[in-house]
Amino acid sequence: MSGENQVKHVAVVGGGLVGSLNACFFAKRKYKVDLYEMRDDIRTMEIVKGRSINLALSCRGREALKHVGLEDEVLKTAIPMRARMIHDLDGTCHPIPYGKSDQFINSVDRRLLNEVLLTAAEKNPQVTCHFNHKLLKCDFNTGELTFLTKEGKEVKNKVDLIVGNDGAFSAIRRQMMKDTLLDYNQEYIPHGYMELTIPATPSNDFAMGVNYLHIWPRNEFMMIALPNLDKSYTLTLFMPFENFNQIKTEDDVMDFFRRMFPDSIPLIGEKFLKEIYQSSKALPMVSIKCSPYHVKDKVVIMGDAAHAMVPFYGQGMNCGFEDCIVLNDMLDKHSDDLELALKAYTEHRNPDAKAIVDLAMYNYVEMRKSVNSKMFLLRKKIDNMLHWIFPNSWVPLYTMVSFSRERYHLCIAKRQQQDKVLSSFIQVGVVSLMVGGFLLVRRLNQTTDIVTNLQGRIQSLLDRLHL
Ligand SMILES: Cc1cc2nc3c(=O)[nH]c(=O)nc-3n(C[C@H](O)[C@H](O)[C@H](O)COP(=O)(O)OP(=O)(O)OC[C@H]3O[C@@H](n4cnc5c(N)ncnc54)[C@H](O)[C@@H]3O)c2cc1C
Ligand SMILES: Cc1cnn(-c2ccc(OCc3ccccc3)c(C(=O)O)c2)c1-c1ccc(Cl)c(F)c1
Repeated sequence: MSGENQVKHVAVVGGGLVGSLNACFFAKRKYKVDLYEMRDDIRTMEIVKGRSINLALSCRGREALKHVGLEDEVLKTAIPMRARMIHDLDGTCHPIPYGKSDQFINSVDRRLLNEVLLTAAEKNPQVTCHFNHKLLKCDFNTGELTFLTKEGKEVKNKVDLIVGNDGAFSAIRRQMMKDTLLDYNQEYIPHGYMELTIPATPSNDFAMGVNYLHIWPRNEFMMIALPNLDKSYTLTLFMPFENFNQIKTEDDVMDFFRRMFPDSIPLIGEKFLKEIYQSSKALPMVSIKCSPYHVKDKVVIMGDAAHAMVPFYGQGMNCGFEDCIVLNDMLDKHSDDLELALKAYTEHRNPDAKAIVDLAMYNYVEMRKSVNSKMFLLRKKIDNMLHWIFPNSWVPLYTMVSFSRERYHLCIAKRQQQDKVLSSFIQVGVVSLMVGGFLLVRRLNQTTDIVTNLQGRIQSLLDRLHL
């Protein structure tokens, strides 16, 4: 514990993506940092199970990495995805650019990213990493934490600030639910996800176009592929658990993929597809919103611990990384007065985090309800065309979310404003067409009257001339 002007002591609980980055942020503020992770040091582990192999890193996450001088290092091992590649049922592929040449998302290896962040945190003399330390409980008044080690020992520590970066099933958030007035909402969706792999070709090349986010939109079923450095792709299949459960045999797997994703079969390889599908398990996806994120001047939760979201916008990590920027800004603004900074953090971040959690769920519903490849293409082409015609007044929602640091809740507000303008524009257009049509018909009628009148006059002239 420290006095007013002494070095503040923070415990970051959770050495995943957000916790390891947060440790770098606090180290940059010259805090004493204890980073606690319940798993073993992933840098020493053979494989790290149960995590998406790669992720899409976009603007918000890059800005956070830049703040601690890690953006270039991470981008060195990232693969830019400059467009979506939409796969039709007949195997035809359609690229749709994300925008201008500097607007692309990045496929990054989750484990590599976590390792870079842990190594960067550990390099700071004021940071100590404690692996195999599982948080059991913490005291929100005294700042005391109790951990269980691999050897079954209980270890305690007392700090000025407890930061909960312990993920969607956070122990710290669970305790906040017990000990404080935490509003909490959680929703599991009926879909699960399973990761498969498209290996590199025998000539050790990518089996598909490399700088793309490959998407197979099939309404209820969706599949995506992000490229890896070893020239493989990580495929993520999103499907209702009830469908996963109906696919029991190798023949079931092949029938399903022949019906839904025929072009992917030669890429994955029939033998590999059968093996990996049978050995993999579909995992759940949960959406979590809560408020507030803090307790007095003692505790704050960030990342998935505060706002887990379904992965249909590719923003969970980007949002958690941006959390680190926002808290850092609030500590700057309030000169490290923890009580003021934490309160300001919740007030600023809560509406934005809830907005992106809702947006991700909206995408899930939207894509599942009405988006096959034709519809996906159409919507994106309309988006890009309107943006080309009205570059400053029509910005696609995906562009605002992925290629700007516009506050998430303002992205929605701006989109709603755009929709209003567009729908009134369409209404005006429709009305103009109707009025135009009416005037045209009236003009035609008038012309018809004139012609009829003329015909009458000519006929009477002819009569007089007895012709
Ligand atoms: C299929 C899928 C695809 C995704 N794709 C993307 C994407 O493309 N782009 C994107 O931005 N996001 C994506 N995400 C979301 C992203 O994975 C998460 O938002 C991100 O990992 C959250 O990081 P975190 O550090 O908050 O939590 P986590 O990554 O879950 O880390 C929490 C850490 O805390 C540790 N821990 C837990 N409990 C304790 C305890 N009691 N004591 C000590 N340590 C503890 C855990 O071991 C873990 O290391 C995806 C998620 C999924 C599931
Ligand atoms: C990992 C990652 C990074 N970004 N995105 C993403 C998300 C949504 C998108 O469009 C929404 C939309 C398209 C068509 C109609 C409505 C909404 C786009 C896009 O515009 O390319 C890209 C994903 C992703 C994650 C899961 C699935 Cl299932 C998926 F398809 C993509």
